[in-house]
Amino acid sequence: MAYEKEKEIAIAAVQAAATVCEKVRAEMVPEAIEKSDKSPVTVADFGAQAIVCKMIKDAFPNDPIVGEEDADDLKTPEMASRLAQVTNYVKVVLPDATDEQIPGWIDQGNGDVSPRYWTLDPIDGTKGFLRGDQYAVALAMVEDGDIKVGVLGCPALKLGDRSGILFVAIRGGGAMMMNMDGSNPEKISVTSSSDIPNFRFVESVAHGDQDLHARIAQAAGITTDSIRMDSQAKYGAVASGNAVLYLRLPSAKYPNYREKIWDHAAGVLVIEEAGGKVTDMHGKTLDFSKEPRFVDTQGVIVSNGEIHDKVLAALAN
Ligand SMILES: Nc1ncnc2c1ncn2[C@@H]1O[C@H](COP(=O)(O)O)[C@@H](OP(=O)(O)O)[C@H]1O
Ligand SMILES: [Mg+2]
Ligand SMILES: [Mg+2]
Ligand SMILES: [Mg+2]
Repeated sequence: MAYEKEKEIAIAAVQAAATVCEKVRAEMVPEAIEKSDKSPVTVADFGAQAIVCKMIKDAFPNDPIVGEEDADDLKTPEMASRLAQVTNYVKVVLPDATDEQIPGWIDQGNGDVSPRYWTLDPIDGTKGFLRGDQYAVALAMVEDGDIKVGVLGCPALKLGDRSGILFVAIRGGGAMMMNMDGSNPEKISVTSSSDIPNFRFVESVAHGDQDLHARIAQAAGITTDSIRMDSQAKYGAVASGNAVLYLRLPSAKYPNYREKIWDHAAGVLVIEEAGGKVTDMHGKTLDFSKEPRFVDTQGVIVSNGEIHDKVLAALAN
């Protein structure tokens, strides 16, 4: 099948990063370091980005990586002990790593959107990670604006008998979910709107306009309360048929917020290959060919496909 090597390396990289994130959560109370935009980052975000960038660059040296984090905040002398913590955790999966190498590995994620590139969110849902809730390691490869490979590691996600779920999609090859170690793979697809127990919607804990979400979901016929969940685990919930809709509409506090490509790329492919649909709030396709932030679209609507037009119509009113 196409993109076999990309798939294999992406899975290995996400698994390695997720192992480290889980270890950080098990061994310490991860501390939030404040970034210049006031959002949090942790030792685990840095470690996960270092690991994934290193593994992707070893296999595909010419592919740029557009990652969320950069190492500037780790390079100052005051941060030496923090850097040492990052290195120690990276060593769990890459035993030869040194303090000198880590910032460079992280900064390999400072690439540009290009004809072929990878985009990485080392921890999507850092707030969820800090709270002990959901988070995801999200990695995707994009060619000519089209997402070809998407891997979403959700170590804390429980669905049915599974605990810790890896979602993997290849363009044209369908979407799968499996245990974090790759065992017990299963093809997934979105569910129909007549599946009453799963006719429900998911939304972020921290972001988006929850009042508007409730009104729009109701207009689309969903009468139950939302499930609130951090990270792209929400895409996994819809792709595996555990919900029919994920709403992410700009909140009144940040009406002009532009979504970032790494918060969506892997999830979008998983949904599309599971038979669902993703657009912005006006029905426009998300454009992965331009900038790290979507310039032409606002908000994100993810659905089983069946109810998509109804949701867009409700939003247009
Ligand atoms: N005002 C805002 N509106 C929508 N998303 C926002 C936002 N501010 C930050 N985000 C993004 O929301 C992501 C988390 O999504 P969710 O709330 O669904 O868990 C964050 O990813 P990180 O946690 O990787 O920084 C961040 O990029
Ligand atoms: Mg962040
Ligand atoms: Mg994110
Ligand atoms: Mg992140």
